[in-house]
Amino acid sequence: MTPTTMTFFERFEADILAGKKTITLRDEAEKYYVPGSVVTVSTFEEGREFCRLEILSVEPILFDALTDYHAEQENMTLDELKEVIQAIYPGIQQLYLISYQLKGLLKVN
Ligand SMILES: CC(=O)Nc1ccn([C@@H]2O[C@H](CO)[C@@H](O)[C@H]2O)c(=O)n1
Repeated sequence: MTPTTMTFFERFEADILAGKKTITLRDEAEKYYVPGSVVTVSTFEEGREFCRLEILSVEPILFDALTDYHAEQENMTLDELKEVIQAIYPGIQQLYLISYQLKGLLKVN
């Protein structure tokens, strides 16, 4: 089944909403997103919904193959990006690059 939700750490919310972070790198548990589908996005910490994203592509990529170009799309330096990934997924090699575009904001209460 096509996943319809995605979570992000809330420290990335502002960059996503500003269009400064246009990809995410996930492990194999999240490789099932489908290009063209729209997912509801919430914070990992509190489950607060903050936007919808259209999935544009999902591609396997190795940790060692990450470049400045990927980091730029995360609004980070490559060193920062690698540190973040190692903190979330210690020792990981196989990642999945998910690119997305903002579909619109959800109403707040
Ligand atoms: C909350 C949750 O379930 N998982 C993740 C996993 C990753 N990420 C971000 O994706 C990029 C590359 O990994 C970096 O910007 C990460 O911080 C995230 O926000 N949330």
